Amino acid sequence: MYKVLVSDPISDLGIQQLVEANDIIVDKNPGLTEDELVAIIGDYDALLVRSQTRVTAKIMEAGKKLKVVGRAGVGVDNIDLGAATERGIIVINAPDGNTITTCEHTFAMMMAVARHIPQAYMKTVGGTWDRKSFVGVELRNKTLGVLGMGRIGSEVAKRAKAFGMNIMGYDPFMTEERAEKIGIKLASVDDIVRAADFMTVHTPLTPETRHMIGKAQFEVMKPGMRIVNCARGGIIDEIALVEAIDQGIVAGAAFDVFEVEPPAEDHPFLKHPKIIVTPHLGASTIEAQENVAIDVSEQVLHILRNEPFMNAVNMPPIPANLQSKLQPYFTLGEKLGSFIAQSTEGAVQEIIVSYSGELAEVDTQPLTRYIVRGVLSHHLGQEQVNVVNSMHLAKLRDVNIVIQKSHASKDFTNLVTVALRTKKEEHIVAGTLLTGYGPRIVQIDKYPVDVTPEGNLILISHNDKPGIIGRVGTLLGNNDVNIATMQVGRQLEGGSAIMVLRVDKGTPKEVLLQLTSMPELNTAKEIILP
Ligand SMILES: NC(=O)C1=CN([C@@H]2O[C@H](COP(=O)(O)OP(=O)(O)OC[C@H]3O[C@@H](n4cnc5c(N)ncnc54)[C@H](O)[C@@H]3O)[C@@H](O)[C@H]2O)C=CC1
Ligand SMILES: O=C(O)CCC(=O)C(=O)O
Repeated sequence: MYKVLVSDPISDLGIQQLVEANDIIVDKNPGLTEDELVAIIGDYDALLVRSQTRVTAKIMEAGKKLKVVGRAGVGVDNIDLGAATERGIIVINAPDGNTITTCEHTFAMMMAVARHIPQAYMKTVGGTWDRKSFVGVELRNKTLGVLGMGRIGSEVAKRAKAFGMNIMGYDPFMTEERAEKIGIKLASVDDIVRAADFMTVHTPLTPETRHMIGKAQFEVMKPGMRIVNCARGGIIDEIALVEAIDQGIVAGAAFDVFEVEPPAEDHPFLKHPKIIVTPHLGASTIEAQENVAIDVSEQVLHILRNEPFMNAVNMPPIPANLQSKLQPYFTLGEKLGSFIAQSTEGAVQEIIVSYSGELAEVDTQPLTRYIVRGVLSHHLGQEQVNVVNSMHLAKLRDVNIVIQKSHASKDFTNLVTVALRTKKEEHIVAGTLLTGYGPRIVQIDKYPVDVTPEGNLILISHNDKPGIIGRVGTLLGNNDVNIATMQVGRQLEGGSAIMVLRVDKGTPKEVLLQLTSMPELNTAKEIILP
């Protein structure tokens, strides 16, 4: 049974699939403090949050069983990603489910600031019929600057065109071709600031975007601009904005987000007649909350069940076409890593992975993570290492990872070779997927073999002498170790050779010692593959 803690208000319908899963127990416990979370998180395999819960390093440290933190929404700035990665906790978000809702909120804010709707409402319900103070402006024929042309920014631009606005957009990933295709003008921040009548920001908050609109931009801004922020507090410098409004540069602003949420009671936005605010409601519609909760619950289920998943924030995404190519190799890669770690003695210094055949033509980074996981988990424990933290843990331990690619693969469509160099020795294992047969180890050091990488194996290196196979069989039989399959590899008759035996259960240490005391036998190692 896996336990999932939901620590923010998340749509019931959205998490229904978790509640109904017979291998999952869901506890809903919103509004906990950090200390309260620390006290209980140790029981849980997954944590589901929106933006209120701050998932700190302390919480993750206490979450000994925690495998995944799911964010029902886009921004993950409430989650300590570094701490999650260090501990191998996968962080996923639901990037698509609230795009339209947030775009529509942006529009609501833009129209509200253009027509003073909140201010007019307050006066009207207060008993004053004032039609003079609230003369607004049209959107038609105005220029809208969109900073951040991702999911939400692009939808905003699309709708703004329908309102007859001219759009200037800035995004470091935006090309002239794409701008032309969606009918906007690609511009710099500076151009937008100088030319736009309305400006809306849709970037994440990063060191680069923090205060990207500040004093310097207000100084050159087109007078009368109206500004909307439904992305993240801090992209626009709040203090500089208030000054710019008071100086008559900015005509009005509409903010859904704040540098600190909730804002302090004396925050200058809250009493300013030209600033309208909402309490981070961008994603708050029934539809969006269902969408994001459904998306994130689905991925949490996949992760807990060890199935392929999407939308991990702390590891690079695997494109769908690549996922289908690489997925079959993940298990093989991890087994090769585990095999080589168990067969090589000494402190790991270097892992050299060679991809040949078709694999040499694709981005194999995701597969490398599995191989490194296989190597490290032998030393650090299966629970400690996963594909999120395997590369990070290797780096922390100064393990050098070398990737080699060769398009030619002599005997196989694809071949994955893993060499492990330690202070003491170096060994190699290579594997492939055989159509209709599954994963196979096809080479150990210089010896060609054909071994199914599973179960309890004994890897023996010996001198190729008549009778040795029989003597090994007899010794194991006398010790009640039953041999299921056996593979022998050698290069030259009478030279050095290896034997790989699959046995039905674990081999006691003293039996391995007895094997190595046989004169023709050099080493005998037990290798256990899941
Ligand atoms: N108010 C609310 O409730 C909600 C807020 N958001 C926030 O809205 C923002 C946008 O979300 P999405 O469109 O889904 O994200 P996205 O990832 O699709 O788009 C963000 C875009 O910003 C661009 N960008 C990054 N640095 C930039 C820079 N220095 N200058 C210009 N562009 C830059 C990126 O290239 C990307 O295209 C995020 O901050 C997200 O957290 C999202 C949903 C709800
Ligand atoms: O959960 C929420 O309502 C906040 C949404 C948000 O800011 C986001 O998805 O980035």
